[in-house]
Amino acid sequence: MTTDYIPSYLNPNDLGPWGQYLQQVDRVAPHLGSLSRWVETLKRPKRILTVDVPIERDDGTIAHYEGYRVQHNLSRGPGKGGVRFHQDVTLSEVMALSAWMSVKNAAVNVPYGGAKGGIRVDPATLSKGELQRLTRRYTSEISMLIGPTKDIPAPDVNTNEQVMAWMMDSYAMIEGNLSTGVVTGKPVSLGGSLGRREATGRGVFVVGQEAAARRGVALAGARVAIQGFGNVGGTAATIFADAGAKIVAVQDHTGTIVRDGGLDVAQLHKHVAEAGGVQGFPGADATLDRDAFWDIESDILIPAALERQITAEVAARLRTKIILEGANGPTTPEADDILADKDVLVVPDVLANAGGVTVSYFEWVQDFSSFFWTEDEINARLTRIMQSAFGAVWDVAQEKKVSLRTATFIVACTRILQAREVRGLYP
Ligand SMILES: NC(=O)C1=CN([C@@H]2O[C@H](COP(=O)(O)OP(=O)(O)OC[C@H]3O[C@@H](n4cnc5c(N)ncnc54)[C@H](O)[C@@H]3O)[C@@H](O)[C@H]2O)C=CC1
Ligand SMILES: O=C(O)CCC(=O)C(=O)O
Repeated sequence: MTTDYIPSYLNPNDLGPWGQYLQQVDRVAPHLGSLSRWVETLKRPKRILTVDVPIERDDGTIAHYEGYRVQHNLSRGPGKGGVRFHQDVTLSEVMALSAWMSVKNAAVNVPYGGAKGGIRVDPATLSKGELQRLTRRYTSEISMLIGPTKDIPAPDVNTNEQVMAWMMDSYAMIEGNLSTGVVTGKPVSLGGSLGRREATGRGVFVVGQEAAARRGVALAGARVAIQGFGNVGGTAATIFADAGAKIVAVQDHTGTIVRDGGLDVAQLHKHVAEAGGVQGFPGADATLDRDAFWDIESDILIPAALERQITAEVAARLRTKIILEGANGPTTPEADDILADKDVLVVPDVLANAGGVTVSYFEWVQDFSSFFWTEDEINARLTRIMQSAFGAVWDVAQEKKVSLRTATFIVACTRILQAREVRGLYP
């Protein structure tokens, strides 16, 4: 049984990304058999913390930012999920991102629940010193929730290895010991894992290979369009180009560039490092209006930026065969239906971008054992896990005649709710 429970702290007229997640849960509920009596668990985050994060700016003024950490579900293990710094972060968004982490972690069967954090801030407006003070104050404000066996943050949009190092250090100062396992995505010099930086993009590529093989698309010469050229999109571009694909279009927050014969990805990385974005790349044929990105014909489209980019209107226009969701939540449920009608194969976020958290899991295991693996070992294990998760989801999708998204939710929510059921409720 599901209910229409709306938390009192959200706007009932616009639930935002959380509403998108709830619609996805509604689609899986009929497939959960006797576990469906627990489905309400998935619709209520276990724990939400909103914090005020004050910092002293370089000019001596005091600025306040709103921060969150949401633990959606802890049935299968400690919370796990990244921290986002972005001017559009909202509680609804962090709730949805935490729930997608629960589903993702269960889909690839790593022993974690789902959590996510964020601060509503445009980090481009802060100096490096201000960013460090913001990160440290935020870590202090959420320190009662996090810990190596409680909840383990990691990078997400606009956070990186340096931010993770500051988080780890702040937590170590509070705890009085070196707790490398409190965050993942750390620098390798501080207990980070080889391969974590590239892991999400690499995982997108692995599921891309699987999807392309099933759709009869050859990767050599395939036309690939990518939205977002950061950690996920930038790495995916490199790996797809190395496999012979043509990266025909890239869009980021600065602009949209195209080259029909394929962009030189290595040169584009250099340009982005210097210019801060793809706009102005001399190796492009043309620069397009933002909205024209969706009209570019491709074999594979990789949204790797933010949520709710592929709306119903965009889905109707798209000319592609396969969508690999590097970003979290890029496709609305209405768009999902249109894409299904158009026979576009969508590999959902909770599967396609699970490579990052999978190598975060490897990092956490390595930190606990203080024994570090080679990059080849890490990439081989990552590939095995992603291939096996894709195969299991594919089989469920075929058997139940549902989308890969619903199939992933079936696999994952079954694992979450089985754990919930067997643990029981009463103290
Ligand atoms: N970093 C990770 O390991 C993981 C990230 N993700 C998801 O992947 C997505 C991207 O994350 P990262 O690459 O880590 O972030 P990032 O901060 O490294 O890069 C974000 C990219 O998105 C672009 N972007 C921002 N706003 C845009 C807009 N309005 N239109 C077009 N492009 C825009 C930026 O210019 C940048 O290229 C997010 O949805 C994130 O949640 C998912 C799994 C793991
Ligand atoms: O590496 C992790 O722990 C989580 C990464 C993340 O935030 C995500 O998969 O969306």
